[in-house]
Amino acid sequence: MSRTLVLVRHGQSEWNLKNLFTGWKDPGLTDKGVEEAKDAGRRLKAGGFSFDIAFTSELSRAQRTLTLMLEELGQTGLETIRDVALNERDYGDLSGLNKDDAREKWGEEQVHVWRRSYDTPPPGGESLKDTGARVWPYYIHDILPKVLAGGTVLVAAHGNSLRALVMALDGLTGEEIVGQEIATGVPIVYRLNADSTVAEKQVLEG
Ligand SMILES: O=C(O)[C@@H](CO)OP(=O)(O)O
Repeated sequence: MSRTLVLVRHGQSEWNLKNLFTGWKDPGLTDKGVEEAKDAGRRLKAGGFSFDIAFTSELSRAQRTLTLMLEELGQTGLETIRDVALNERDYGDLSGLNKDDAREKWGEEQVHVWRRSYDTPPPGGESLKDTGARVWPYYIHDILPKVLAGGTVLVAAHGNSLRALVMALDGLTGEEIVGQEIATGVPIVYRLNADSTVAEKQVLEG
């Protein structure tokens, strides 16, 4: 019984590099992002991982990251399910703006609250709570059953959709999640108990 869930945030995107709020916009990976994705795949391969199914978002940076990981793993034909539920948090009116320009306009603290707080949405966008309200049910109904059936499941998604998932899996509070960052291309491995609680968590850092 593997009951293993592996979460990977996409590699660096063009807009990560340009320091722009991205959300549901769809930039591709940078060369560095491609390398991060391949590296994540190599690390998983070195760890002996072989996946039964993969899940990703409707955004190309996560899909490409998944493809590159699967190439490294020798699993290019793996069954993959794409769903909008795993998309990045919608950044609303901030999408496409430069993060430093936003700090100048609205102040450091306000921008930090929009970026990292649990329940304050950016103007016209989703809070982490809103994001969790679509990520968590999707996890429960679509991803978790594959894990509990004994599978090894790979999820390639985004900084904030994964923060929402990690918050629930790790049992973090709205205050604790503020300090939680998800690094690009670093696999987070959860082994689950039969009752779906977390038995073990391991971060595969380089
Ligand atoms: O711009 C975004 O969509 C996200 C992830 O890159 O940024 P932040 O770090 O502000 O959550």
